[in-house]
Amino acid sequence: MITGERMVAVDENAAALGVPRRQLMESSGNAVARAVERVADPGARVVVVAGRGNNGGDALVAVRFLEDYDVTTLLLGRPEAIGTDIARANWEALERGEYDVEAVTDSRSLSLPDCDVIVDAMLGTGISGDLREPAASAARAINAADATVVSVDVPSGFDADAGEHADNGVAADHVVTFHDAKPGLEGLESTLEVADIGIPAAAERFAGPGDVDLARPAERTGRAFVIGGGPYTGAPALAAQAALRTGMELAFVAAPDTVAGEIQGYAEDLIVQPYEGEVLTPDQVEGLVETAERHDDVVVLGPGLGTAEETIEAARQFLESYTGPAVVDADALEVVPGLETEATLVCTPNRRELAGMGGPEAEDLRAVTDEIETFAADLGHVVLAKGAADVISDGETTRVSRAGTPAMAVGGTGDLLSGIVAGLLEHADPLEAATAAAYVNGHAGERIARRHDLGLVASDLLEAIPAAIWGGDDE
Ligand SMILES: NC(=O)C1=CN([C@@H]2O[C@H](COP(=O)(O)OP(=O)(O)OC[C@H]3O[C@@H](n4cnc5c(N)ncnc54)[C@H](O)[C@@H]3O)[C@@H](O)[C@H]2O)[C@H](O)CC1
Ligand SMILES: [K+]
Repeated sequence: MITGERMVAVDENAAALGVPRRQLMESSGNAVARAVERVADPGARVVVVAGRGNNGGDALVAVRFLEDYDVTTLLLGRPEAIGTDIARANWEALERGEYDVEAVTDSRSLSLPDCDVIVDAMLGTGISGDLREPAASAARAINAADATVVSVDVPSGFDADAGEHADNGVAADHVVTFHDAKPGLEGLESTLEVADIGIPAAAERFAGPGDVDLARPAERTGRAFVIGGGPYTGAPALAAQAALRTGMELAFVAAPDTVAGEIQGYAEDLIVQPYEGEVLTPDQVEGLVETAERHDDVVVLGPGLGTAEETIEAARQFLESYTGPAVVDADALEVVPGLETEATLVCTPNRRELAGMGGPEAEDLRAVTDEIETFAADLGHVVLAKGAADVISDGETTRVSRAGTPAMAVGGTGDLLSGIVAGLLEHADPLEAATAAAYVNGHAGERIARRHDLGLVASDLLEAIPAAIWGGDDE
């Protein structure tokens, strides 16, 4: 089962793996043609009703595989308004090939010729809201026709994210959906075929640009509250700056007053809030929870906290009473197993910390992805296990991020990652945010390693995070 928006991400990942959308469209179109062959004999009259997006594009491909049928293709709109290159290329192939094609520019003039089969390719996963004109009129005509209706990917009007069908949507007899079922499709009256269109399993397994698309912030928003520092001062500063570089509007750092000035000294952009003492202690917890609950959207607990017994106890008490989302990193991780909380936590252990939490031990985390999935399920939170490859799991779905470079095995890159996770948690579900964050961090490292190779330092990556999320040139 996959939602429409995840399908778009998988498409994008497939393209990055070298399987371009046009190739997927060719496979989709071929699957549609085979579905028509199953419901009608050669020579039968087929009318293709194509929209201006890739859903229409799939059917324009199908036409080329239906040479033994009497096919008329109606494009709803002007050819110049076709929304994607790959759909337009397939329209032009039909025009040049002198297929029977017609652009319907006035939906009032739409009259469907008598036919045996109608291919409904007006709208797929690109729909937003109920059917608008001209699709609405076309859907009425399709539903009124005495023909077998084969819908491409989803019946037009079906929302593949919400799993609901528009009241004025097409009533399909058969649906040929691609790659995986979409939620709610089984509940429709129509038969459902899930056609394999050659998307590599890796496009779902490995983090890719499609995952960044899903988690990319579209506005500057969110406040991070980094609770860190004490023995170490660089870690909380890196995590907080990374959160800002990921699009958050403010980043606060709560740290002992003995080091607060030092942390503020690293970056004007941070707002450092000192508390009494030299390390985090239980008597700070109530105030920190109250601040976090009232002012902040996400907490990053752990960078640089150190392992003093009272600090670990304070981290436990914080997580027992804080109810908002948090990224838990470094020395705070050990308190998560067995923790009673409803809060959304993303844990970012390295290999040693993962084993310390009771997770699997392994040189290469890719050898223990099932064990990490089981561990995440038992833990009840998302685990982003950091290694040469990162393994991300919520206990049901497990992803792998291969982005990054050996040069990133330097102190501080994990602190950055915790800040990036915090920034993306605002914009995607925890598994998606953690997967995208791992990919962004690795991608930023790759960009910097092109200049500094094994000499890169974590703070270099800060400037490359925006380019890894929004594109653009950080060179
Ligand atoms: N991996 C795959 O699953 C593949 C899927 N393919 C096909 O691509 C479509 C999705 O294509 P997309 O271009 O994103 O959108 P649509 O074709 O569904 O429609 C967009 C088009 O429709 C207009 N529109 C949006 N909402 C409405 C509305 N309520 N009423 C009327 N018109 C509307 C909008 O303006 C756009 O122009 C997917 O379903 C598959 O069929 C790929 O071809 C291959 C891989
Ligand atoms: K459709």
